[in-house]
Amino acid sequence: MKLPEGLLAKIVKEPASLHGNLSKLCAASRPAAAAAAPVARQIATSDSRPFHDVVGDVLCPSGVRGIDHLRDPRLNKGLAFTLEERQTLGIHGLQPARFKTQEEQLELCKIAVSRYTEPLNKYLYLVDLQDRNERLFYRFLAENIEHLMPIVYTPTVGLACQRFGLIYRRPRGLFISYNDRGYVFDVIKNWPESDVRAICVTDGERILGLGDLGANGMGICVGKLALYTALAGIKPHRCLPILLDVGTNNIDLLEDPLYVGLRQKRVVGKEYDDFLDEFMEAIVKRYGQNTLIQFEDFGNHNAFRFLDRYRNSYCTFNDDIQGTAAVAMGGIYASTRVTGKSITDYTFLFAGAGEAAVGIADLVVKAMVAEGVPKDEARQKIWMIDIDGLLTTTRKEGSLSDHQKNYAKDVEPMKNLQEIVEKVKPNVLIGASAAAGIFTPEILRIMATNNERPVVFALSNPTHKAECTADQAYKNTDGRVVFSSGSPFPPVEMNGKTFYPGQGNNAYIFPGIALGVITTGTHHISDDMFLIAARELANFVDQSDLDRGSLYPPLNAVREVSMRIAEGVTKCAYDKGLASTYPEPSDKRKWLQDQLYKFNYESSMPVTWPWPRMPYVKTRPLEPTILFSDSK
Ligand SMILES: NC(=O)C1=CN([C@@H]2O[C@H](COP(=O)(O)OP(=O)(O)OC[C@H]3O[C@@H](n4cnc5c(N)ncnc54)[C@H](OP(=O)(O)O)[C@@H]3O)[C@@H](O)[C@H]2O)C=CC1
Ligand SMILES: CC(=O)C(=O)O
Ligand SMILES: [Mg+2]
Repeated sequence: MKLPEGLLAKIVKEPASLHGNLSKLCAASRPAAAAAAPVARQIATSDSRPFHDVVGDVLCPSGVRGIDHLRDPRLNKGLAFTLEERQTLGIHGLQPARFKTQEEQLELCKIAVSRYTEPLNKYLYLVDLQDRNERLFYRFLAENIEHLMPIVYTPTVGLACQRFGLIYRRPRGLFISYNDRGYVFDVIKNWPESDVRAICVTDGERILGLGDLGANGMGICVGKLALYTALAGIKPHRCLPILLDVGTNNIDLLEDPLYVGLRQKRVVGKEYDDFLDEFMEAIVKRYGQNTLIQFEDFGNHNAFRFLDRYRNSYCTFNDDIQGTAAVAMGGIYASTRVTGKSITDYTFLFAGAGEAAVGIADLVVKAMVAEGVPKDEARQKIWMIDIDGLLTTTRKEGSLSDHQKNYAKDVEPMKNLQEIVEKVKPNVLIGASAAAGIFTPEILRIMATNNERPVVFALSNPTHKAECTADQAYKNTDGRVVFSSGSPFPPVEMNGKTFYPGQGNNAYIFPGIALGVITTGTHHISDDMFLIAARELANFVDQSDLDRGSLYPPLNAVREVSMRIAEGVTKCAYDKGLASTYPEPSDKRKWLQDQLYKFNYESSMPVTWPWPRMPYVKTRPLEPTILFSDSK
């Protein structure tokens, strides 16, 4: 295991140069790259560690005053501090006399949340809890994911982003504005944690299906990373939400006195690209080469470009393109058990030809190719529309991206979705357009006429942007539809049967991918990992899920799904030489589990240890010291 001459010395001197040299390292020796990566992380963080009393999992007792145990959300246990802890830590008397277990506190949280009728107020309660008592917040979220995910995530998080200027209270995450260009590293240095492993970053240009929300988009990154911890047990201090504020083109926001971001139009072109490059380099410089950077809710034109530009030189993925692809593919695999067809039998029609749609289509093609279908043939089975209608080869030069061209058909242009459905006769209709209600009752009825079990996904978020509701889907197909939606819909009753539609949301995927990637120190995330994630997800769906009308496991099983995805990713990372954490663990599940966040309180008592017995206790009796001798 020998590094190329002088390379390690260069990396040690300039950690950021590992980035440029990684391919050389990989070519020279895979284990050598693996050995160098932790070195880079160590060096990158050592000179930039700020002083903080509680960093990561490490508590510096002499720097923490008694009352900090109540004020610091990472230390606070509320009334769960025991009498011994209260007295030892100097907080006795700062709280009422009552003692409560974490379980009793969880009951109180449930009562408190249920007293609010407005989802946004529930959201604010949870934000406050997160700021007050971190372990209680994450345990509450993790154990009540079915009820609370719609609050911390879609749909309520969308509303929270829209009202961000009104509800903004305390900082969570980093805001890096275009005014900071040239000094991005210095801004990142201000983040008090030195062991960040995963970043979720947005520039707020396409927040869910709500359009350009500028700096208000921070809420999405905060919500996604809350799910990293709740659904995959990734430690919160290892997660960093980042908002890149390059302005907004949303006129309403620019005129809104409550708007918290830069009051200017979006920076574009070379200036914007240079800013992104500086950001990526600064992350590597501060946190090391293998820091996971999840791109979230960027505008379409940038999302694909940045994925292509950074995927082979950074540890990055685009959740809207790749995470969504995996969750949809998981649902498609599972649907074959209901329709009795194979994925290679399906004809697909996508409403929308953006990040989500193209991402899913590309993974469907990969899945078909894995089953022996030639790539071109697979692409022919996939039809797509955007706002101008069917993607056809007759489109004006330059109007379709290279990604979209793969799905353009050599047919006459068509605009009307209903006519397109009649002509294409898809088995699977997938909406990722943010165009609410475009799956009309007529279109759903045509799907039901052409298919015994039509597959319909209305993936657009939040709820009011869905292409159709669950109710419309079941009612217009005699209950035969195999349906999923991006945001949750309530169960639908029909002819004495209750359907519980599943939530086709990338939340089933990204936490598990992230856990596998950061634990293995994967340096580049391959598309294979998303296909693996899709298969793991589909394999977890059992007959009872399908019987109740869902292509996905219940949300309270997502933690197990995340673990299986992480195991699959871990195996793939080692098999393909993408991992940099060595040696490879033999029991991968246990290895992953050992690194998870602990939701339960731990003792706050200062650690004591047996004082070592001093050597003089055991030594032979001292010889009388002869100070003066007159023996001579
Ligand atoms: N369930 C999930 O996990 C996920 C859901 N989504 C949701 O999917 C939606 C789209 O996201 P994304 O793909 O990133 O956005 P993009 O902006 O990249 O793509 C939107 C696409 O929809 C097309 N479109 C817009 N209006 C219509 C219409 N009336 N008829 C047909 N096509 C139309 C657009 O066409 P044009 O470009 O010509 O305007 C574009 O091709 C959002 O609501 C988002 O929340 C996204 C990621 C994950
Ligand atoms: C779920 C998600 O990532 C989106 O709607 O953008
Ligand atoms: Mg998204």
